[in-house]
Amino acid sequence: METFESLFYNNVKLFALILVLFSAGVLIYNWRRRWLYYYASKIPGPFALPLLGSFHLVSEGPHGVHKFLKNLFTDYPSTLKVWLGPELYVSTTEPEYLKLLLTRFLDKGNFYHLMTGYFQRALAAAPVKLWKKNRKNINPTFNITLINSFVDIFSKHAKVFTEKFKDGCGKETDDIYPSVWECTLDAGCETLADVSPSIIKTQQYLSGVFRIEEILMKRFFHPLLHFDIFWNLSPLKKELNKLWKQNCSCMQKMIDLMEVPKTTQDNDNEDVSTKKRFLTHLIDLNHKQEVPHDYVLEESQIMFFVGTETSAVVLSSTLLVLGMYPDLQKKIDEELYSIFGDSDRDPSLEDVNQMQYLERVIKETMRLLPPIPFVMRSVDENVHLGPYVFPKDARVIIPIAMVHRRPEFWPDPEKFDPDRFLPEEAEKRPVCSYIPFSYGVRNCIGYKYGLLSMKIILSTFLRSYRIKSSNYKSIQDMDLFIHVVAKPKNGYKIVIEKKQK
Ligand code: HEM
Repeated sequence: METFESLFYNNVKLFALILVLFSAGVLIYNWRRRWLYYYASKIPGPFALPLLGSFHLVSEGPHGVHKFLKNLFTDYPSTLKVWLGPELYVSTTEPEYLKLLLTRFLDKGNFYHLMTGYFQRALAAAPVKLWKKNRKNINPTFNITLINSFVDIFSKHAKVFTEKFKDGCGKETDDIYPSVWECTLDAGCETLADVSPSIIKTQQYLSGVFRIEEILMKRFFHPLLHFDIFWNLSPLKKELNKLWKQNCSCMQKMIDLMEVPKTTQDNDNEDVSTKKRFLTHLIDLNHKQEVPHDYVLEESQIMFFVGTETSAVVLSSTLLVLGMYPDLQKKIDEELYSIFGDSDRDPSLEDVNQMQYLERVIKETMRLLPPIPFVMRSVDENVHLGPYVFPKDARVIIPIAMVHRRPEFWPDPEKFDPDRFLPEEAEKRPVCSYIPFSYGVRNCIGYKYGLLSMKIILSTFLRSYRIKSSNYKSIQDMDLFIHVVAKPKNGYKIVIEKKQK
């Protein structure tokens, strides 16, 4: 029988052994990361607590992150670091450094590993090797000839959207965002998939996507939920799985409805890839066994999210901005009148190309309110950027919204001035001082599609209505939250009046 004394000494020995092993583990871990600490120490950044880093600064989660970034870049306007737990995040607003980072590094890193199980193969998140293959497959479905052929479809949905407001003149609208998103989603059904929008029960789809994004952001801002062991136990995961399945079945319905000729029926001499729409093309590749079915499902889900939501945010923001600054709308009216006169004909591609002032207003809106305020990259080697080194394994934040406010490139940055985008002004600025669609080969695949659709939807709406006011007095009044895309906390509400012919 063991005496109390020997039991005590054995336990002390065990405890000492665990302590030694744990300390050795910590030492080895830190020794391996010594260069990370070394290079990080040369980059300015806020105070970081041991283990937690500066997590306390993002304790408000998605609702505080915009303010957090703004404060951070006010204190460190050029290049900075921030520790979140044991992870080192580095960032810069220097266009020259951004150009190098966005050209050389295409991997988005394990920022997106939190989405694993949902969309790790889609373009927006795929690791580089897979991304290259997928982007090559999808690029032809975003060629400019195909996109330009969508003018009539965008115009049809723009008219449906415009009609919805005819009885609401003179009083404040409800949040217009769901109606705008419905419009871009309906247009997306016909342009990306060539199916009737009635396939998707729009409101149900939209609230599902909204909740999916909310849950993903909750996970991102909750350090414990980064660990699979806690995430797997969380009720949020259960809810996310259910919503994801619902969303999948929407897309599956779309795929089922699409009549795609089998490969054997294709004319081999015809370059079908330049003519087929996004989903038609993917289904065709699946029939040829070049891509698996579940990849088609995943890629189309994400394309519908990112493609329709970003445009909806920019459109809604532009409507708000027009309510804040009435002079802008006077100039847009003059431009539209010079193109259409009193006619209410649908726009042609030539008409859209003439909407230069409207395009500048949209660009200035995306400068001050970019729907995607930051993107991520990971660096797999040390990157020398002037006096700093972004060390291997650091996570790089590309702070789109903050680059757009650098006073060196944007004098009086908070002032809304569309003429910053006159060609002679734009050419004075360095590459990567304006990156709403990011930059380099991994930029936004849909930027031409987005610009065309937004010009058609806005011009159609503004030919019928004048925006008298919005629920904000200025852009500085707007407090944003980030659910993948950045939106104002108080929504988008405007007062419109019917235009007299
Ligand atoms: C209209 C406003 C839009 C804005 C401001 C915007 C912005 C962006 C940004 C910043 C990225 C991230 C790029 C990176 O990580 O470097 C991105 C990626 C992407 N966007 Fe857009 N986007 C818009 C519209 C669209 C549309 C209309 C579509 C499709 C119909 C689309 C499809 C995508 C896809 C698939 C990606 C992932 C690209 C890849 O990694 O290869 N976007 N977008």
